[in-house]
Amino acid sequence: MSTVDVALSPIHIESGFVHNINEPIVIYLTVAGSVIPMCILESDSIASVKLRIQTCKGFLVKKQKLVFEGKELSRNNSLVKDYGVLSGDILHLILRVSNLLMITVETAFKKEIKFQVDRFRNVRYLKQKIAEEAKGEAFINVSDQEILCNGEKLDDQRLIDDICRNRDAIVHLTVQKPAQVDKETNCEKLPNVGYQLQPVIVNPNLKIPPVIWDMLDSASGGLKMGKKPLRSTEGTGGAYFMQHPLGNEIVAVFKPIDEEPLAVNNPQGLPPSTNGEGLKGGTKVGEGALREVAAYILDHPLTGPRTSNSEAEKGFAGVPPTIMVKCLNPEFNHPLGYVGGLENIKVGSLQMFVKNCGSCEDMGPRDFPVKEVHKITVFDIRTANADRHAGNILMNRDGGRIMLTPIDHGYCLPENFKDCTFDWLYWPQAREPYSKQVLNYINSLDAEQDIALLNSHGWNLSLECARTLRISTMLLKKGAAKGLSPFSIGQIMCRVKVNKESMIEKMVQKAHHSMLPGMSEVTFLEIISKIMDFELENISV
Ligand SMILES: Nc1ncnc2c1ncn2[C@@H]1O[C@H](COP(=O)(O)OP(=O)(O)OP(=O)(O)O)[C@@H](O)[C@H]1O
Repeated sequence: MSTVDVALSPIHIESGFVHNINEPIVIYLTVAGSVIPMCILESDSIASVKLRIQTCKGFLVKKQKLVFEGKELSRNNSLVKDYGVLSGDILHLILRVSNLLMITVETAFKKEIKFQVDRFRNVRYLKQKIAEEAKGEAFINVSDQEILCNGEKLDDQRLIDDICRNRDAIVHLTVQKPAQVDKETNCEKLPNVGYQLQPVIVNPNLKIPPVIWDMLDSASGGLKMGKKPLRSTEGTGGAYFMQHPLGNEIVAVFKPIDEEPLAVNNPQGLPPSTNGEGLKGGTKVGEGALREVAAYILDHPLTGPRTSNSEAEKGFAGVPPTIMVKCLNPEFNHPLGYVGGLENIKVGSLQMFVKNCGSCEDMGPRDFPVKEVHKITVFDIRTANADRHAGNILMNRDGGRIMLTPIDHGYCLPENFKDCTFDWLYWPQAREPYSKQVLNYINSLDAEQDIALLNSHGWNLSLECARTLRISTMLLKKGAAKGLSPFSIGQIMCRVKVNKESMIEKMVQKAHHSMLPGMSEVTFLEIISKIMDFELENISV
């Protein structure tokens, strides 16, 4: 660094020391069990640190998640110093590894074909790919193919992931014409693994909707048939894909509470939380599954909260059906060993698997229909979602139309608004006004009814979480009634910089300062309502 650089760089004077935030500092990155020292500047943004990691280590920026002292460094435009990272500190790097595997197929004629296959496709799908790729070869028909891996003949239903013990390895397969086999003696023996999957029922008066029973039946049937839960390579917590009894599709995603980020049995190696707080401010470790289930319960259909007549109806935002379950299986993370007893039973959320062609992270937002984006904005504002990044919105195509499905709601309804983040804020659709239909839906929302509904399902919201739901619903309703776009309302809830409070946080603080000892929650909400009206006056439509 030249003298001129030093003269121009910002300085902090603390107790006589001149602290230059443009001096390099060394931090340590832990990733997959190894520690990598790295030179950065305190004045670097999180985005530029991620870019450095990409340049030095080859991990794509959008696949990186950085965690420091139990908190995710999620705001890319904030600076390293804003998060309080100092020289010698340890940052945990979590990689969101793709589910795609490179497969190398070696044919009987020594021809090699390489292609990428989703690890959750089965061998039959692989045969179809080979038939497409190897036109003109003798094994063009799927039925003519026999695939061997390390000398073992692979059953059509077998998952690619199951074959690839070493998760990111290139797999060599041999394709040959099938020998005549005696079907009687060639039956596959089912592996003898323990299985058990049951819903957690807290209120026997509430009926489990048929759509959830179907999911439970399929996932439980899969376990009985020896189809192993497959741990997702993505995500900061343990998430397991539960297979259909035929092993040809995924039916649900199970997230055990003891494997959540910062929980004791987290399989990603994140150190356990020291104060019980989760990865996002205002959440607790071990409550992610409750929040996942709450998200489904609160996602009312357009006609209003589900009743016994409308229990199968899809929610307005389309949160996949989710329920709390108990499950026993050796494939889950059991660091203390697996004996198949009560101590190995895991409790967590089971969510219906939604077929998709990727997430919103995989393409620019331009072509997303306004209606699809708006339904998610309503849900996120209402629940003050602290984890709405584009990777948590699955994408699908119905004909030419793009459909969006929101997932991963383990950080909704936090106790405060500190970590609210909405990736959609910067999408063009968020600047469009809500339609009449959406406005009617927003108008029908009732936070008190929602709190009572969660209570009936066994989640007695803490005063702070209930307050979040009340204030968020209030803001959504007032903002929408005033004709504000999702962008204008969302902006009130999100911090622009990590250390700069959002408008909603300032409103809450102001209301706290106006409170006198002994005043009730109702009075607090009346005060907030008045402050909100005043602040919204100054926001133009
Ligand atoms: N209901 C679902 N249907 C289809 N895929 C799902 C569903 N829920 C989760 N997934 C997929 O499972 C994987 C792990 O999910 P999880 O939500 O834990 O990951 P994540 O979004 O990467 O998490 P995090 O934001 O904590 O890093 C992701 O690839 C996600 O797309």
